[in-house]
Amino acid sequence: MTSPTPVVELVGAGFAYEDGPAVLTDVGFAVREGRAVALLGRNGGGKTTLLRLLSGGLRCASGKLLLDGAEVTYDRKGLTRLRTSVQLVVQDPDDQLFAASVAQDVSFGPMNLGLPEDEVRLRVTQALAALDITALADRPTHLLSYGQRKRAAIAGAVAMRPRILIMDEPTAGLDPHGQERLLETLDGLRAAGTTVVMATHDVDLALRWADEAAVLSPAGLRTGPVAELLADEALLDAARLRRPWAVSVGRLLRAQGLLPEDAPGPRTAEDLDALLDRVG
Ligand SMILES: Nc1ncnc2c1ncn2[C@@H]1O[C@H](COP(=O)(O)OP(=O)(O)OP(=O)(O)O)[C@@H](O)[C@H]1O
Repeated sequence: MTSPTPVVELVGAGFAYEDGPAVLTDVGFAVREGRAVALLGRNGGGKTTLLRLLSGGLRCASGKLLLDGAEVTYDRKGLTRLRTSVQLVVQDPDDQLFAASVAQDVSFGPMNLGLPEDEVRLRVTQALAALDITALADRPTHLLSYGQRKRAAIAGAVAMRPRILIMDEPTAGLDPHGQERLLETLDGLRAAGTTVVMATHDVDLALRWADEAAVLSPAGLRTGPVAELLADEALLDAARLRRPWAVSVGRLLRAQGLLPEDAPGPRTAEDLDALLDRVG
């Protein structure tokens, strides 16, 4: 059973960069165990800022961050506790990778936790396998392709065995095959119990992959079932998001009487195929 207490939660969170305007005001955002959450919103809307607040890289100017219901303290002990539960993979892998080889980079977090050498080695082996980059273990990170660097950066977070893996636009810059491979990897991590939060501009991907959406617009953050939020035209407009193709197709099918008014629409191409097979 999933715990009713969120693993991490921002309560009434506000934030502004130095001398800048407010980026986030009175934001509430709860991440519960087992979910796949897509964070969407316009450029400059505050997605990265929100993810950094959630993972402790930035500190709320107002409001608070809770971990398992208790307020996070930003001292060494509090941040270590947070980071063993919540890991952020930043958008640009070059901001995250710095060690000479992939394996060294991936081992950095677990080593910093002071884990025994055997445990570090095991975690690195498993993280490299989960990201399908075992063959790259000894490669210098600067010689990797962009997609490989992305996977190496994610492996570094996975090696920390977080309960919540947060990723900032993980599919940006990946080719379609790379995107599919990443989604398969995320399926594997989720099956093993990891909660995943992903910022993305890709509404089709969000509808297909997530079960919950969090949409940032000038009116604030709205959270809810992904299919409901991404069919809300006013919200899509406010957040400058396009309507997912599957939502348009669902409407068309309803208008043609091929789908009952109250039936859920397709979310993926496979859903659509199955639906069309059924209606003959
Ligand atoms: N380090 C910083 N110093 C000052 N302002 C910043 C900094 N980082 C972001 N901002 C500003 O904060 C606002 C929110 O930026 P943020 O990166 O959180 O948005 P985003 O939704 O992730 O955008 P994008 O979709 O373009 O990645 C923007 O106006 C941005 O210019």
